[in-house]
Amino acid sequence: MNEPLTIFPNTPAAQPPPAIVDMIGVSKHFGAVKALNDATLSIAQGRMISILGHNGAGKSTLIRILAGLMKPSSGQVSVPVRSRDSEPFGPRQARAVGIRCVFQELSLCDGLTVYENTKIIHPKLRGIGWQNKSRSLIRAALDDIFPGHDIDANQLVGRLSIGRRQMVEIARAFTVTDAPIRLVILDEPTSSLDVTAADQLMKFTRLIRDRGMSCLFISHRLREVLEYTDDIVVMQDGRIVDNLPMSSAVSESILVEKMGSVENKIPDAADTVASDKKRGDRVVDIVANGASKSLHATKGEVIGLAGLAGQGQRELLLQVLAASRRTMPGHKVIGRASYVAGDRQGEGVFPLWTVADNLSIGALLRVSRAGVINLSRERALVARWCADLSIRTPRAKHPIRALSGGNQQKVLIARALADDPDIVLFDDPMRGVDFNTKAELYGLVRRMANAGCTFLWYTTEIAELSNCDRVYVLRSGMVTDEITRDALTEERVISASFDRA
Ligand SMILES: Nc1ncnc2c1ncn2[C@@H]1O[C@H](COP(=O)(O)OP(=O)(O)OP(=O)(O)O)[C@@H](O)[C@H]1O
Repeated sequence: MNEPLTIFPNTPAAQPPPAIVDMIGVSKHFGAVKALNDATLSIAQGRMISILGHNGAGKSTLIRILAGLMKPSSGQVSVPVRSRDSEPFGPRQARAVGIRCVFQELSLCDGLTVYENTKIIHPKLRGIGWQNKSRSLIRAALDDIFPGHDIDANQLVGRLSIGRRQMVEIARAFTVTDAPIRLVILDEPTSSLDVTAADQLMKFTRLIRDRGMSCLFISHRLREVLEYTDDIVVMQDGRIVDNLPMSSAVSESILVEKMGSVENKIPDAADTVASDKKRGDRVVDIVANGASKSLHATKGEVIGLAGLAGQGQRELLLQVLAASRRTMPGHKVIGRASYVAGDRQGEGVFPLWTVADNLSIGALLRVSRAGVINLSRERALVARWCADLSIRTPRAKHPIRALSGGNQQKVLIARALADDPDIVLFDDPMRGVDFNTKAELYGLVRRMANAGCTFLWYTTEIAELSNCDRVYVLRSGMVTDEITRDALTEERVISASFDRA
């Protein structure tokens, strides 16, 4: 580990160190929407804090205010570590205090390299040789956090997979030139990371916590929350409803209950078990290629695609999509396929459109006659899917950009399912989707599969594979293992991902 990560002013041992940032009675309104309501929170030094809550609970709003990027409508934010500073709290002061933020919607510039993107957040990095300094900074941070990564600092960010982009963005937040780091805020940092990278990151956060830095993170993965955090802040409908220290008494079910408000519809185990009755012919058949095993899926099967991120899973899904529309050698795909993108900003949402337009575009033929959209049918379709997937939107014609990240993702899933496809191609679609809705979606997938729909489902969350009938593990674009549901273990997936099978 490189030493520059721990640049802290020394505090006398006798006194407890001052809080990094305090928020008192903070509210934020967007028109009639109360995104944050009377929130009070103090972030102490050397703590790992997680923020939990359903989609739209106000988590991103809270962290934007803590990072000085959004002005509260009322209430106060102060930084006791710089109590003599008279400047009002904003992005400049947040940076000077040492607050860094990594958002759900990644902010790297596609047209710049990894090291150029690093330079952007370090204005002091200039003059002769800035390129080399910037390369060294980002390489060191990547090596510290994700040892064994294969990211080249000279690569164009636009050429990196979403998982690698997320790694770069996280590593960049931990690079230091002038300002110290006291608090790193991570909004769903593991949502696009494979199991290895997610594990490396969580272990790294523990390490920096031990060195006095704080980390605040949002996650819908309760397992990592329980394993790695000191304090758990629970939000509901814009309010902080609980702030509890981690203890052995805190369990997954307690947290689910505390997040409350959304009815907990976790499907029965029986619901998630495949019904063999509807099983039929092969609808996807990809013949073996080189050392790769062949891949197939029958009608009504839920097939998982696993492996480290960027091992050809996305490409495979896109090949199946292409083969459902035209003849492709080595590929047989029977039926209409629809695709749910994992990179929702890059290839998912139409940002200037409304929620309704983003959703119904997937099922235009269903809601139109003779080329004319029947508006009442469209309204009914949108209302049905918003209710089924608990999409929180003030109205159907609301701009999609004003929805929370998880709710935007649910619109994309609804778009793909609304057209009643024969084959659904999931490219890690649960990114940002809250715990309750995920459980509802797992049940929906199984019901659709039992009715004959086939799923090819790439996921970076190993626990999610238990919803699948069979799992293919991919490495370097090749299928390295095929695992049936009853033989599925995390060890076997990891082993096949690393060529240790
Ligand atoms: N710029 C905006 N304009 C209008 N409404 C907004 C805006 N940003 C957020 N909201 C609304 O504020 C509420 C809280 O959103 P926020 O993004 O903070 O939720 P979240 O808890 O982070 O959700 P998720 O888990 O889905 O990311 C939501 O109802 C959202 O639609």
